[in-house]
Order: sequence, then C-alpha cells, then structure tokens
Amino acid sequence: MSPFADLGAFAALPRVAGLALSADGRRLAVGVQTLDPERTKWLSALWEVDPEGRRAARRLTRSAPGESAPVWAPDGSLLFTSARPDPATKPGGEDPQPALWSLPADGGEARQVLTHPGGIGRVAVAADTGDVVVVAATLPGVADAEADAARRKERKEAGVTAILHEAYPVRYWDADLGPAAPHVFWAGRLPADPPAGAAPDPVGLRDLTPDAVPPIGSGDDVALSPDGALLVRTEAVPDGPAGRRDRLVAVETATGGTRVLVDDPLADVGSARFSPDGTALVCVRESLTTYDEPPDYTLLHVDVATGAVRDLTAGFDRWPSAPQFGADGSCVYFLADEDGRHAVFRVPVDGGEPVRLTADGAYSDLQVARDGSALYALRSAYDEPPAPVRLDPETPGQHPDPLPNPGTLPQLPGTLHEVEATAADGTRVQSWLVLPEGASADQPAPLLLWIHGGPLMSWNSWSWRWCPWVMAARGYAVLLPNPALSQGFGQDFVRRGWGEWGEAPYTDLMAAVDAVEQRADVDATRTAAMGGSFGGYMANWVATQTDRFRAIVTHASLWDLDSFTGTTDAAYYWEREWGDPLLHPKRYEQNSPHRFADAIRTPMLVIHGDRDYRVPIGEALRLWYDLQKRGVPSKFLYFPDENHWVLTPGNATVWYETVLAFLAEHVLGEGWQRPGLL
Ligand SMILES: CC(=O)N[C@@H](C)C(=O)N[C@@H](C)C(=O)N[C@@H](C)C(=O)O
Repeated sequence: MSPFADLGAFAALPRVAGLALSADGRRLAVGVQTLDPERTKWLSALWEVDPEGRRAARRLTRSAPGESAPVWAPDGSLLFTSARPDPATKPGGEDPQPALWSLPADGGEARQVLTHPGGIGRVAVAADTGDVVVVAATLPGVADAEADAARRKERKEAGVTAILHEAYPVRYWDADLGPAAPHVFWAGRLPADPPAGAAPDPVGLRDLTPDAVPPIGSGDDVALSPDGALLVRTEAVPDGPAGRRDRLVAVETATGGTRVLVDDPLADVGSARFSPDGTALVCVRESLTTYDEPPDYTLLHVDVATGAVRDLTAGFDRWPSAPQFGADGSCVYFLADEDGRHAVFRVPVDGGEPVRLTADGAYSDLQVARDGSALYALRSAYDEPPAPVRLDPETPGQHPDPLPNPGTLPQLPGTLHEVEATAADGTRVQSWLVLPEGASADQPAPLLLWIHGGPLMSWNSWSWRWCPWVMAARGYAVLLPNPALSQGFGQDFVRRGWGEWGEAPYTDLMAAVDAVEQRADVDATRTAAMGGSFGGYMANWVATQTDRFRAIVTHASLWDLDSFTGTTDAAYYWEREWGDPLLHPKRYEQNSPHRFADAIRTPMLVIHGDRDYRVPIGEALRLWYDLQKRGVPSKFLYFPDENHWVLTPGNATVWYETVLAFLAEHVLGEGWQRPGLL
C-alpha cells in the first residue's frame, strides 16, 4: 500500500532538512527527521552524505533528544546543538537545555563543549580561523552565565513567570518575548580533545551584545567574518509607534566596539553573508510596505570598511533571498521564487544580469564549495520531497545531480501537472494540479482547491504539512494555484492584489478552478476549498462569496481583519498595508470576511492551535461562534498546544483524519466518521 494511503506509514517517512558542507568540500552533513520509538515526536539526527555521490549516506549521531544546526569547523570537526545529557557530568534535576557538541573529524564520540542556562541557539564559525560565536537567551542585567542561572532559579522558586514589557512586540510565533533576550557570545577557538583522563579546558563566553534587551533582542541572524574579527548581526530598532524594522550592525569581536553598518529608514535589511576575503558583505534589502506599495527585495553589496552600498539586482523583477558569495568573491548566488519554482540564481558582483541556474524545483540550504568546483543544496518539488543534490556553479537551466539520499522518494499515488488559466483582465494564473491514479473521463476525480498562505508566497515545493498526495491516495484531485499576491510572477502581479485581498486574489482563484473544472478527468460537482493562515482567510472569504463548493476547511485563519491586525505578533507588518483602522477603515471593511458572515451556507471545518501567536486563537473562536449562531453546519478542531502549524505526529495524523472525514461527509456524500482518538 502507498504510504500516502496509510497515515501511520506517512508519518514514519524520513524527512530531510538542513545541509552543511565542510570547509574542505569533502563532507556534507544532512539532518534527517524520523519518528521516536513512542511515535510522539519527530527527532532529528545528523547523517553524512558523500559530495562525490560514491559512498552511501551514513548516520553520524544518535540520541533521544536528537541533534540539529550542524556546522563544520575548519579542522573538520562537526559542531551541532543537542539537549542530550552529557555523559561527563552527573545527571541533575533540570531537563538539559540545548548545548554545543563537537564530533571529531576522524570519528569517535561527540563531546559537549559549551552550555548556557538559556540554551545554545544559533552557532557561527569563522571560515578561516574556526573561531566560534553562539547565540543564547540571557536575562537582563546578569553579569555571566552563573548569575543568569541563579536568576532563573530565583524566578522559578518564587513562582514568577510574569514579564514586564516596555516596548512592542510582546510575542513572536509561539514564544513569549522576554524577560530573556538573545545575546551573541564570543567563544573563540574551541579547545582540542584532552588526553585520556584529563579534564577538557573550559570555554569562556564573552558577551558581544551586553545591551540586548527584550523585546529588541539581537536575534539569531548573525555572520562572522572569515578571520573572526567582525560579527555582523541584524538588529531590530523602533520604527514609529509600536513599529520595528531591521538594520545591520557590525561588532569588533576583540573589543566589542559596535557600529551601524546599513540602516535604511525605508527598509528591513538582513541575511548578511561575508565575501571570502572578508572585505564585503551581501545582504537582502526588503522595502517597507506602504498603503500603496507592496514590498520589493534587492541584494545589496556592502563595503565593510566604509559601509558603501551598491544594489546588485536593480531591475530584477523577482525577490532574491539567502544570498552568498561565490568561491572567488566575483559573483553572488541566491534563491528566488519564479513561476511556481524556487530557483538558484547567480549574479556577477561587478554588474550584470542575474542568471537562473536551475530549470525546475525548489532549492534551499545552498552551499558553495570553497574551491568553486560545485554547489550543493536540498532540492524538492511538488512530486519530490527534499533531497541533497550537486549543481554546476555556472550552467544555466540545469538539472542537478542527485546525491545519496538518507530520506526516501516513495512511489506517488498519482501524477503532477502544471496548468494555467486566464483571469478576467487577461493575466495568466499558473497552478499545480495533482491528479489521483485512475482519474479519467469515465471516473472523474472530486476536486480540492488548496489556497497558499503568506500571502506573498507561492506553491512551489514539497510540503509534509499540506501534502496533496495524502488526498490523491483517497481519489481527490488537488489544485494548487498561484493567484494575485503570489511571488515569483513579478511586482505587478503582487500589486494586483495589494490591500484588495477580496478582489483579484479571489477572482484569480475562481478562474483557476473554472479552468480545471473544464477537464473531463475532474468532477466539477464534487469540490471543496481549503487553506491555512492567509489561505484560511481566503477560504473564509470564499465561504462568504460563493456556494459553489460543498465544503470548506479553514486552518489558522484570519476572520476579522481589524481584531487580527491588533493582536498578531507583528501588527505593524499588516498595518502598513491596511492602514490605521480608525483613520482608514475602508480596506478592513471591504475585505474582512466576518462582515459577510450572514452569506455563508457552505459547511465549514475550523482548525486552530492555541499557541498560534501569528494568527491568534481569537480569530477561530469568533468564527466558530459566528457559524454556530447562524446554524452553519460546522466543526471545530482545536489544538490546545500547537502553534500556527501542527507539528507533532499524533496531532498531524488527527488533522489529516478529521479533514478527510469532513471531506468524505460533504464532498463524497459518505456518513460522518468521527476519528477514533477524538
Ligand atoms: C510577519 C508576518 O505576518 N508574516 C507573514 C508572512 C505571515 O506569517 N503570514 C501568515 C498570515 C501566513 O499566511 N502564513 C503562512 C505562510 C503559513 O503557512 O504560515
């Protein structure tokens, strides 16, 4: 049986995430998530993949809490973080926090090298010297790690969990901000393994960001120069009342001396990476949105000594991300959405147009070999989960070489097609269409419209959370359209939907559905619409505008745009587009689904997690209440401890079971089957 037809087998498929190339280019470390023995968590272990593709992938680490964030030191040792217990110390009462571990270049056991009471977050290593900086959450006003641990103990023993805020924001994603803030610590050169019987040298930590305070922590977007002399980090600064924007700050690691490197009052600046000789940086500039204009992204080349800035991608009508220099510093590689793909591009530093290197698929975790011979990345597509590949650094439009894959490429229960429709204004709307095995004119498949989130994103890659093949295994066709506001189709395509979510984004989706409903292998009488987050907003909007679908599933959705904007974790991000609700109520009134609740006739499944601070639970509570009050047939799948996404195997399984049962009832006309564990 296909693993997509059996949710237990689906949850057990290994998932590849994260890639790191060693300094000598001879070893790749890959993260692989698998189910723990109790099947209650996905655990990440590190595997080694041969960049030449000759040796089979082999597992490097094994522990109950798992390992993540691999980064190679120049001496060939592999650093990673893990909350595994340290065999060298007596077990204490507290659960261990993630610590920094080092696996020697020539094998053997990993040893713990660094701990902090707030846990070790991001780790950066200087490419030439091997100096290390780490990010760790630190309480305000404490002098060192011991004082930090003592203050944590004091708060715990006094039963104090309260946080006093003096600035916006107060939450991020699923975490409360404060009282600890992320600080960046200098660890320097890590000591070598001690001889048998000797205690390892302790690693001292020096705070490079002693002034970081909540909620304006220094975050974990950091880069270390190849000689370890300069740290560049992204810093959030106030931008108007209750607003924030990001700028780049440089810190001399020897003295802690700090200077602002790139500060643009009209943009967020981040994702900085050093050139191989350390004299320049490349970073991403995202213009702050306004009532009239969506964001635009460009790559900046920054002279480290003078702070002089040059635009590398002016006139490029796509949104570059994740830049890094080529091996000799003469070009920059980056990723960008284009036409339902997430491609690798290359742009010369001294001027010239970006060239797209990859024909198809979606890439992440790009790694540049230091001798310039190759690029490595994880590649996925709607019909292939992420897997490691090798690319030629220069060839445009290539199909990369697959490398040994510690994950799987299971047989799919159907086929993937690229389709398009034409909107009323003549604009092309690109979509992916998954067809189940056996769909034909004699046996047309019921259709699910899936609406992506963001909204400034696109359907372009494999998804374990929203996996259309689970639906295809039950006979559904799944349509994944990229309507107005999707990225990768040019700035004008985003502008078409800016501030008018209920207009072109909605009508583009309906045009895409109209077009596939013309197909003989699709059953236009048995259809449903589903979406998460912005996709959930749109599912709610669809419910208020049309009765053409038999069912609607709305996950982590926006229902009342005014209440959402005031309670989400980054209100300023949305208010720039919508305007102040008191001064500019128009967009809220015209586009908020809650104002049209009386029009809803379609049965709805509402799904939400209580730890969702991106779209707070109040949206779902109000939507559910409004549906119940109006007698709309509806169900509410509530997750008390999931965030914006459903991330534990048990809850992810009942998510799919409940969605499938709801669709079976309303789309296939079968009786309601309550999932066994609910
Ligand atoms: C700061 C912010 O709100 N950023 C947006 C990209 C965002 O998180 N939008 C959500 C409403 C959303 O639609 N998220 C989708 C992509 C998801 O699946 O998380």
